[in-house]
Formats: sequence, structure tokens, C-alpha cells
Amino acid sequence: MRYVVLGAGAVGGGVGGLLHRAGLPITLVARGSHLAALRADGLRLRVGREPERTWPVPAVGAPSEVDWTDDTVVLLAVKSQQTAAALADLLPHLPPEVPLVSLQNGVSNERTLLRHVEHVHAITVMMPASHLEPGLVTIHSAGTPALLDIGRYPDGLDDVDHAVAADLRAAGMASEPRADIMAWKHRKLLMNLGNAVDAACVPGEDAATLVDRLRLEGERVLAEARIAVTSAADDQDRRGELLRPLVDRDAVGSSSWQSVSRRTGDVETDHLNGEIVLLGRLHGVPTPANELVRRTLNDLVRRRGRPRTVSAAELLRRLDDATETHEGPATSR
Ligand SMILES: NC(=O)C1=CN([C@@H]2O[C@H](COP(=O)(O)OP(=O)(O)OC[C@H]3O[C@@H](n4cnc5c(N)ncnc54)[C@H](OP(=O)(O)O)[C@@H]3O)[C@@H](O)[C@H]2O)C=CC1
Ligand SMILES: CC(C)(CO)C(=O)C(=O)O
Repeated sequence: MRYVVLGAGAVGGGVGGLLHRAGLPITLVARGSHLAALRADGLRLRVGREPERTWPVPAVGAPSEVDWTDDTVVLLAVKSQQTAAALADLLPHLPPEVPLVSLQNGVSNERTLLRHVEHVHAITVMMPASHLEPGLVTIHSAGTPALLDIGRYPDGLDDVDHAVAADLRAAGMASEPRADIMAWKHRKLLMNLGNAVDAACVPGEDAATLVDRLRLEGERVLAEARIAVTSAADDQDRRGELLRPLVDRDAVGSSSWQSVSRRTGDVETDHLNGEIVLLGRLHGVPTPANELVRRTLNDLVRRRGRPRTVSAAELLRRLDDATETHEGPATSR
């Protein structure tokens, strides 16, 4: 199996670097100053407590430059808001039988991919990683570097799932094929509802309370929509302490925090909090907290604000005021 990783940042660069390190044939598709650094010096990869090493991973600037073969698998690792543009670059060059694997958070990408490609697979990405300067990717777990279970979208398993999982394991990551992979990705979605608060808000108790509200809304919406979600207990069992301990993580936030810090000009919240808002609208469940946080983070990005500068207490106040306006003061209820 050959791999093409489209989007060579924290996750794509990290997984691609580990596959390359294990001797598997892989090409990174990157762009801008990151591509220039990869071509000039190679991929600088930090894994847990290991010393940084530089790997000469083949890197190209576009799917048109890939030497495509039928035994290739594409790992898509751009942020969800970048998927449509990445697909537009990819599709004219992609052989029809080549499977596309979403190595992304959220649950919106797979459906988008299936519109264009017959063989779509999903990975639940548990991999605390960062990419904050061109050429450099850091994997923060000093335990197992990543936990990447895989299955076919919308469900089921085939030989590709088994082969990719085996290659990921050969490269030191944890990966099992799972026929119900989207149930696992919906559980992960609930966790990622907190990314926007991590990116936008001053950390503290109020931020934690706000994240709880986002997740409560998310749980309600997914239940009302009758979407299968892996239980929190099963998710916890699967993770255990695999991705621990974390190193050099304190100064680095979630993937959404990284987008704001790098001033990429876009952020994934419409596909994380926005997924809950969308489902809420479809199923008649109010989702004011996810909507407020989604709007707040998009606004921060638009005005090129700094991460972690919005008051979570103020957002909670606005949510409570809106509830009182709709339902009357708490005393009269
Ligand atoms: N970082 C983490 O710890 C984790 C991230 N995830 C998920 O993984 C996915 C990827 O996130 P992450 O790795 O953090 O994101 P990054 O921004 O670090 O990496 C994405 C990379 O793709 C590049 N890119 C975007 N569009 C294209 C294109 N058309 N052609 C070539 N390159 C392109 C970006 O370039 P540019 O910088 O120029 O935009 C960037 O280098 C997301 O869904 C995220 O939620 C999941 C678990 C953990
Ligand atoms: C779980 C977490 C926070 C790991 O870094 C993540 O998925 C992300 O950063 O998007």
C-alpha cells in the first residue's frame, strides 16, 4: 500500500512522518512556506520525549504532482473547512478506485467525500499534535503517539481498513478496524465541541462551565436525532492511558487554538459546534450555546484576534439573559 497525505500539518505531518519512519511509501501534499521547508530540509518531527529528527519525506505541492498508482490510499488531513478546496485540487487526478480516508475531526467530511468517491473511510483521530512553524510537527504523547481506529463510511469494514490499520500499527500507532466507526467519531465530536472555547476564551472555571453546556446540548441533539454514539465509558476504555503522558503540551492548545495562533484566517468550528447547531435546527432542539460559541470564534478569526481573549463569563451571562428573555425570570418559572 502506498500513501498520499493531503494536508501535512499536525496530524497529516505526524502520521505521514511516522509511516515514513517505518519505511512505508508515502508522499506529503503540502503548500506555502511549509512545503518550501519540507523540500529544503525535510520534515522535522518531534515524538514524545524522543530527540527531534529530520526525515526526507517526499513532498509535492499539488495532487497533480503525485505519481498515482492503483494501490494508493489517500489520507485527507486538512481542516474540515478546507476539505472542499482540497477535493477540488484532488479529484481531477484521483484514480477512481483509490480509497479516501478522512483523518479529521468532526463528522461532516465523510459525507462530502462520498459524493465524489466510492470508497470512503473514516478514522477517529486521537493524537495530540501541533504544527506551529513551517517544517516542524510535534506529537505530544510520550506513550502511544496516536490512536487511529478506522472503518468504512457509513459503516462496515473491508480489506483497506485492515491493511491501513496494520500499517499504522507497524508504524507504532494504535489502530483497530471498527464497523461502527461513525459512532466513535460522534463521541469524539462531543469532545471537540470544547475546541472553540479553548481557542477563543480565557481559560478557567467559566470556560469549563461553558464547555459542559456545549456538550450537554450536543448529547441532547444527537439523542434527539437518533444518531448512534459510542458510550463515554467505552470511549474511555479504548483510550485508557494510551496517549499519556503528554510532553510540551502546556503551551499548545487544541487544533482550533493552533489555527487562531497561526492566524490561518479560518477555523473548524462550523464543522464541530456547527454540526450540533445544524442537527438542532433539523430536529427542533435549541442549541444556543453552540451557536454563540461558533459565532464568537468566527468573529475572533475574522478580526484576526488573539486566542484565549474572550470572557467565558460574559458568554455565559449572554446565554442566561437570552434564556430569561425567552422564558421569563427564573423566579416566575
Ligand atoms: N492537531 C491536533 O492535535 C488534532 C487535530 N485533529 C484534526 O485533524 C485535522 C487536521 O488538523 P491539523 O493537522 O491540526 O491541521 P493543520 O492546520 O495543522 O494541518 C492542515 C494542513 O493542511 C494544509 N492544507 C490545507 N488545504 C490544503 C490544500 N488544498 N493543499 C495542501 N495542503 C493544504 C494546511 O496548510 P495551511 O497551514 O497553509 O492552511 C496545513 O498545513 C482536523 O480535522 C483536526 O480537527 C484531530 C485530533 C488532534
Ligand atoms: C482532543 C484534541 C484536543 C487533541 O489535541 C483534539 O482533537 C484537537 O486538538 O482537535
